[in-house]
Amino acid sequence: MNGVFFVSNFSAQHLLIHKRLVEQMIDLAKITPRDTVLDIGAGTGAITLPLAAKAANVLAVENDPEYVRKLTNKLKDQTNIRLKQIDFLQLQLPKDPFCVVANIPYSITTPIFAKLLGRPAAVMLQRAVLLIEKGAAKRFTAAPVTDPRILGWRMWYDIRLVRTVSPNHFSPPPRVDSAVVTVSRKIQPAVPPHHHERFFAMAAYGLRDPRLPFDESMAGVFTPPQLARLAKTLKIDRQQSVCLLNERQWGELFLAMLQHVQPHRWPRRSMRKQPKNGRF
Ligand SMILES: C[S@@+](CC[C@H](N)C(=O)[O-])C[C@H]1O[C@@H](n2cnc3c(N)ncnc32)[C@H](O)[C@@H]1O
Repeated sequence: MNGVFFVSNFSAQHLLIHKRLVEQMIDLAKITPRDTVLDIGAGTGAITLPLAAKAANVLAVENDPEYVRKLTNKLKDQTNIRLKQIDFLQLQLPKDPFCVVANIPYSITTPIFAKLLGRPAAVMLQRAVLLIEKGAAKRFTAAPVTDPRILGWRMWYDIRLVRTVSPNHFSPPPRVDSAVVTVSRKIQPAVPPHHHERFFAMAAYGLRDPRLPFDESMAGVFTPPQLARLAKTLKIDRQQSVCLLNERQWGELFLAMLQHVQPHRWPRRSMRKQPKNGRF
């Protein structure tokens, strides 16, 4: 390993030591003096302090008391940074629109995304630039989308993998490659945000086996003539795997369900795994 000491660090305290990367992340987030910005896992302030120079307000969240103590000392002359010692997953998010720029704790990547992107009608996230594990970045941006939760995020947010970041940008270096991802709220989503729960229920049902042909996957919701008409409207082959639908096609399918299918046939969100044959 060329003498580099790689650390698997349980609380994910891999601090950023590359100033240029911090600047690049803040530039990508297009932070303006009107923005409220969250730094999730502020550590010793590698992102917090440069962010405060661009934003109206920064809310820095950190759960390690030792880092909070160190950062509090650094923030003495800062008037636009609020530092909160709390587990981010317990934080009440701002009610007004906000952005995020952060090098997040990788161990809670999916819960962080779910908190930020999973309730688009209630959570006013506008843009985020996040440093995350490269494997997660690839999963969240992959096509086709086979995971209903990721599809749910991508109906309301564009998620892009911008660049890979090698372990030597951190101290101590993590074992894995990282990536910068940008997240931006869609201006004209295919489905209004207040339908998120209902959309997710349909996506979870439709993607219970992502390789199923479109026809078979949706047979519990639409009648055969409706499926034939939908395949024409969506310009798809009825035999193609349902996971090949793009976000726009999923949106059209959902709106068609609201308009033409009796509510008792709409899939319900279930905590139990859907049965293999998809009937419910
Ligand atoms: C990858 S480090 C980033 C630190 C700093 N932002 C930087 O870039 O140098 C992640 C930080 O998140 C903190 N952290 C871990 N779990 C957390 C949680 N549940 N809530 C808030 N902070 C957390 C860790 O203590 C650590 O400081």
